Amino acid sequence: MKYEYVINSPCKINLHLDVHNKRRDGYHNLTSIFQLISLQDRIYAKINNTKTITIVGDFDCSLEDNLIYKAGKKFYNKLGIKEEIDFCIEKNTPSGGGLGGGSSNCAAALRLLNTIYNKPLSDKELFDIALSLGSDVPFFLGSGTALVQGRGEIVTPLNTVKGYHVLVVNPSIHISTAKAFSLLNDAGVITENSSQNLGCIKDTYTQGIDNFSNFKNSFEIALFSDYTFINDIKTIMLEEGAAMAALSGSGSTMFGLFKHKSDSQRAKDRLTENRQYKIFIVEPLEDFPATEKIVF
Ligand SMILES: C[C@](O)(CO)[C@H](O)COP(=O)(O)OP(=O)(O)OC[C@H]1O[C@@H](n2ccc(N)nc2=O)[C@H](O)[C@@H]1O
Ligand SMILES: Nc1ncnc2c1ncn2[C@@H]1O[C@H](COP(=O)(O)OP(=O)(O)OP(=O)(O)O)[C@@H](O)[C@H]1O
Repeated sequence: MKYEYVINSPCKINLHLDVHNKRRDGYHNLTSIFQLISLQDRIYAKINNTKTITIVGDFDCSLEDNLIYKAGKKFYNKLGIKEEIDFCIEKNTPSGGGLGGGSSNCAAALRLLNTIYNKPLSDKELFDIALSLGSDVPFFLGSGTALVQGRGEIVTPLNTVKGYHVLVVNPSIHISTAKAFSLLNDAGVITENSSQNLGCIKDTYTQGIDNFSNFKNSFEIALFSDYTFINDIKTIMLEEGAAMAALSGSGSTMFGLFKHKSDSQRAKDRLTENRQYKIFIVEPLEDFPATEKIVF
């Protein structure tokens, strides 16, 4: 099939992720720094005449549960027109690994549809659809680096720190986000949502993140004893010269930031000994890529 449009759908790492109180709506407040990375899926699309949304791709969920499908449904519903789109996804990112791959696909589909139809929905309307589909989705409608607060709905752009290579290691272990949050509550690692804590993180970031000592991931502390890979992978990354190594989101993917690509390559070589691990060396991205029209 010939597709007419394509958009890249990059995933994210959480440079910092501090989980606070559980809210009345059941979600937790967060203070997090999200960074887009060049590990990305590719979403192809073309308008059809079958009054449906179809998706071709390698997914572990049903069509109706696919966040791309849900995004399409809400978009067409808001426009008040019949659905008419075929999607094909080249999936390069590991699913369910704390990299927000599904959330990114969801936002990419919204961006793509809004471009195809000449921007009928405002930024606010896209944002509302995004938040209704997942806490991480609004971030993927914005810039490459952001301070993310609330349950994910308060997104403040930050400058992207340059000069690091990102080693991403997915150990092929699925940790459900809801389960990770409940383990975190059991472990008692919830911190106060204070302006002092926030100021500290903002200062660390804006003054140059060569000093990562204030950055952490609350899930890492909660999951540490049950999942030994966290310590194993982290140790190897730090031994090979990573400036920082941490869990992304609620896991199970780990990442390391390296000043020198050769160091990240050495860490990769050592970690490759474990055949279960999917390993990538990628770069931080400053912006979400735009939709492209495919020229034949
Ligand atoms: C932990 C992170 O990966 C950090 O990037 C995200 O906040 C998770 O975001 P997400 O995957 O988009 O999560 P959602 O699909 O909105 O929620 C899945 C489940 O995670 C829990 N959840 C999620 C986000 C949040 N701020 N508080 C929560 O308690 C809730 O139990 C929720 O039912
Ligand atoms: N387009 C999609 N791509 C991948 N997974 C999807 C998609 N739509 C729905 N899902 C479902 O969402 C689950 C989680 O996938 P995802 O890659 O977003 O996890 P994650 O990186 O842990 O997300 P987060 O960090 O947002 O919690 C998958 O196992 C899959 O069943």
